[in-house]
Amino acid sequence: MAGTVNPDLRKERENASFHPEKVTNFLYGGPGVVKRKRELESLVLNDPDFQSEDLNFLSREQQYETQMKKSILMVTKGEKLKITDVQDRSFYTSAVSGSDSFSFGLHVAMFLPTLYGQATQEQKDKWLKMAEKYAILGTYAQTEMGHGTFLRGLETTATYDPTTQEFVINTPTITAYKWWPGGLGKTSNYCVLMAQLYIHGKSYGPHPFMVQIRSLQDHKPLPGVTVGDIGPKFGYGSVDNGFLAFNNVRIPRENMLMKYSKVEPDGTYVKPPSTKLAYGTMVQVRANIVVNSGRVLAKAVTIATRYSCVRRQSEMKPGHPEPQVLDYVTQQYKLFPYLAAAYAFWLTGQTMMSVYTTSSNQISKGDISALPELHALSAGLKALSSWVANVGMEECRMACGGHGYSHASGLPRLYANMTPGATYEGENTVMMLQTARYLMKSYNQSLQGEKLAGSVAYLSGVQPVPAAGRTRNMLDLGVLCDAYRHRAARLVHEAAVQLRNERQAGKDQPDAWNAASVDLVKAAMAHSQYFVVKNFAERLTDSTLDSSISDVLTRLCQLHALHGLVTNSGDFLEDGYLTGTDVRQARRHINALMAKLRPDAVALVDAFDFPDGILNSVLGRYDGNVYEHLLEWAKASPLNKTDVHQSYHKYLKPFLEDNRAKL
Ligand SMILES: CCCCCCCCCCCCCCCCCC(=O)SCCNC(=O)CCNC(=O)[C@H](O)C(C)(C)COP(=O)(O)OP(=O)(O)OC[C@H]1O[C@@H](n2cnc3c(N)ncnc32)[C@H](O)[C@@H]1OP(=O)(O)O
Ligand SMILES: Cc1cc2nc3c(=O)[nH]c(=O)nc-3n(C[C@H](O)[C@H](O)[C@H](O)COP(=O)(O)OP(=O)(O)OC[C@H]3O[C@@H](n4cnc5c(N)ncnc54)[C@H](O)[C@@H]3O)c2cc1C
Repeated sequence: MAGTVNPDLRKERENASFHPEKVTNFLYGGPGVVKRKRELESLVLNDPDFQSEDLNFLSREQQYETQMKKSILMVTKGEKLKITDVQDRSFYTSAVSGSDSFSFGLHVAMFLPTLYGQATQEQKDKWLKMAEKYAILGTYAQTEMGHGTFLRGLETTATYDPTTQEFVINTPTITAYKWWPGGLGKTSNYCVLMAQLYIHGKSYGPHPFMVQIRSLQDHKPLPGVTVGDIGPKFGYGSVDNGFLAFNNVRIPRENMLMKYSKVEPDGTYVKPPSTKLAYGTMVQVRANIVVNSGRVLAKAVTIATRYSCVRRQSEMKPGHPEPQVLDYVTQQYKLFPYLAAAYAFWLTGQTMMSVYTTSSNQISKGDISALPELHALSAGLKALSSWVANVGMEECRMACGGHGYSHASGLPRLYANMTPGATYEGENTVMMLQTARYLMKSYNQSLQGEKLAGSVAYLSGVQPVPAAGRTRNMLDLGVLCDAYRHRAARLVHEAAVQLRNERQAGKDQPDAWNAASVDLVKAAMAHSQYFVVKNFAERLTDSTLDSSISDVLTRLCQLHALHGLVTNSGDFLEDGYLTGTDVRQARRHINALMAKLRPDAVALVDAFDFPDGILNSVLGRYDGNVYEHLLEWAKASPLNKTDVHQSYHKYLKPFLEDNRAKL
């Protein structure tokens, strides 16, 4: 990060009220972690072997090949350097992949976790070492052309044949083709396959099976297996999302992952403690998506904030120099709420992961009581965080004006690769409805006098609406948390009342659910937002926080809560909990907070500590030397390899000559 720094950015850093290093330590969990993170990043960023041409200039095939080469280097070098710790691996991996996925992303994110979570000890002994050492490569093949959301509707069949003690795998229809799994098209030779289990003609629902799909000798599809790439997508150009079909492919009985459900040799089915344990890997990835949403939003605001300090445009005062665009309050209003949201979701991601770790330890010891809460929380937070990240990234891109549209900004690629987070691993509306289902259940339990715990504990006690005319300090985080809590509890109550009314009007439960579903999603959203605001406020009570950083983080937390409140002011007003005066006060506080945050904006994004090599953005460079590097970047475009493109000779020249001849 050395070299001449753009004077505007230098001044921003000199004028900050705190040292970003302190916030970096807070965000990553201490100076030791930050030091290790930087060591691992520089191992990658200073290694010439990892340098490659900008993926934006490459065809899909070239992107696939480039990432494959890098991914293999990453694995082999990582082994040599003994990078085994989970956190170390994640720092190292993100330094290699930047805004893209690495070629074995699904192998690491879903195939291995499914083996850890769903395989018996014998099955782990058989496959785990090979998978961990990348001697086999796998993916998670669940979604089909016809069904992604509705898992019980999957059509791929695994029919048990007791005479040979095998499962026979079939793809009975076109819509049963597996469709989408990452790394399936060209890379994987194994997959965890989710298929409907049939024994003696009876269906037992979707179960996971370990299936080899390609030869370990020549990588050709095995007999009965049809596999390929699904073609170009909105993003993830380097990833071979694939299709897969089976025609009477036989696998041994032992290939069903049998930690929870079992099929005995004679075909006896042994039920799991909960059928939803087979969905465990998805819960883990949803928790990861919360972390990732905070991280990608942090990248986008880093780019847009730094660039907004370098970019000067228009005249604010006649005859004065053009201001930095970040001095326009409207620009601050575009970026600062997402800066605050990036911090909010960064911290939510940490809490989500710690809830996940505690609950999954409990579950793996046989206590599945934490499963419903874990599912509901991860589903809601996955949906909320990926939605906010989507909107925020696009806002950041537009806030960069024309240059935001160029791949040089790094923003289109970041967006294209992150936006499916709202779809994969559970489409967001569907996920919110899962959270709503848990909220309705919990609410009904509380009506019956049960004491609720965990994220829904607040539904137990009805919070009274404060007396009319009472003035409140809308900067008080306690007041803000109470307002969010009241709104969430009211919306849960109203959705429950609507459901009841629909039932009383004669609808059956599914129709009543469908009729109330807009309100149900709203309730789940309010519940998840309350969790995020409360979590942020709680993290600030850490007594070890230095006052210079607790001041600035408190401003961010206030801004996050107030911005959500003003954007959803209808809800808070309908609630009766807040008054029009409160909302007006909130709006004024937002302006004042933005003015206070303005001098700290660059330090706050610097604190995310993304090196240039990971940010991959000309606009977001640490040194702010945007313009010279924009020109350099454009010159590297393949269209600039020659002064006159070959299409001139083939098409343009005769066309122009013809036109001129006609004059
Ligand atoms: C080194 C590091 C590298 C790593 C990098 C990390 C970076 C992070 C980013 C990660 C990127 C990774 C790439 C991921 C790529 C995408 C992969 C996929 O999409 S894969 C494909 C992903 N595909 C999807 O996500 C599909 C989405 N669809 C589904 O999950 C389900 O079909 C469903 C939930 C919608 C319905 O299921 P259905 O069976 O019809 O169930 P009902 O509705 O009838 O409810 C019945 C009861 O079950 C309950 N329950 C339900 N689920 C769970 C659960 N998990 N648990 C517990 N409970 C659960 C439910 O609450 C209810 O309870 P109750 O009220 O009765 O008490
Ligand atoms: C980049 C990417 C990578 C992926 N990787 C993998 C992978 O590795 N492995 C894998 O198995 N899959 C993968 N998927 C598939 C992904 O998990 C599914 O696309 C996702 O679960 C959504 O399912 P769907 O496509 O069937 O959407 P649909 O369910 O068809 O959604 C269409 C619309 O219907 C609505 N809808 C559906 N059901 C309901 C309901 N019950 N109530 C209200 N509204 C509803 C949704 O809200 C949505 O608006 C990937 C997808 C993408 C885009």
